[in-house]
Amino acid sequence: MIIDKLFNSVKEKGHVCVGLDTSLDYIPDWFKKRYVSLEDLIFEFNKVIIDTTLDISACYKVQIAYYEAHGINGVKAYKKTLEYLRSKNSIIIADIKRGDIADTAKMYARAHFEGDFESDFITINPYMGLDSIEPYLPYIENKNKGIFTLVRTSNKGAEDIQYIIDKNGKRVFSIVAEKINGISEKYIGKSGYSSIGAVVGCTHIDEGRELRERCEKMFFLIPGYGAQGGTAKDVAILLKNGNGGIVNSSRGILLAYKKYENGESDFGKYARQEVLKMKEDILNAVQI
Ligand SMILES: O=C(O)c1cc(=O)[nH]c(=O)n1[C@@H]1O[C@H](COP(=O)(O)O)[C@@H](O)[C@H]1O
Repeated sequence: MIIDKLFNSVKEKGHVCVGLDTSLDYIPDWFKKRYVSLEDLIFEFNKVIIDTTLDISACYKVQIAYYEAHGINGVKAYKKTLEYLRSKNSIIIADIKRGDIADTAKMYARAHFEGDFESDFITINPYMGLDSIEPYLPYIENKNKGIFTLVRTSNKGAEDIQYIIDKNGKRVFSIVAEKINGISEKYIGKSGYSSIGAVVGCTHIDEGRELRERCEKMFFLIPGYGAQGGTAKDVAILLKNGNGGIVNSSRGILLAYKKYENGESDFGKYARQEVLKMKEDILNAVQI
């Protein structure tokens, strides 16, 4: 199962998931001048980041909005980025946060688990209901694919809906976790984890503790590290025996070069430094 590949990748390379949220604003001017087409510019920037971080990153999360925003040329850069990652045998999480139902969801599954935009995992928003998950299950069962479903997100607004308490005193995110956990149990790999994982931000420690205990076999995609304020100590709570989760950082890695004088001249080197720092930071926190 694909989750076993991710588990082994974490074991071998550490917990870092590089977020390719490639905004044009993040690309240094000298690099922009080298490319005429937007497709080449975005892809070549990503290629530098991938080449300099590949051996120390568990996987890559490509946030589709940053590509869709540029229309057809952005989407071509998205496709090229996925193809390049695949050629390097790297694990791809397509951050598409889809959440529709029935035949529409089947089309999303086909769009992102096959063909031009094929990826290994996709992010799903389950708040429309469990029938929004079902169309992805055949791919998980038969095609070595996986999903990460939003459970407890990292943003401030998570509290607006995910924290609403039902008549039994349970919070919405907790109910969602329970339901997804139930489905996930049918798709457990050799690693002991399910190919249905959960997105759990590292910005709220107490809820993290509860979720880690209750969703024992769910692998966590953990956003919120770095730019959003989450620390390695917060992340460690969401891991289990040193594995069980990947930690995403997007701006923290792509913009690492800004912390250094003339850093833009070698943005790949600083991205690598940041990944190494993050990887060690998390490994140290896990060992405490
Ligand atoms: O699903 C996600 O990846 C996600 C969930 C969440 O709760 N919070 C969150 O920030 N994300 C994504 O994680 C990335 C965070 O980026 P940085 O804050 O720049 O590291 C973005 O691509 C967000 O869309």
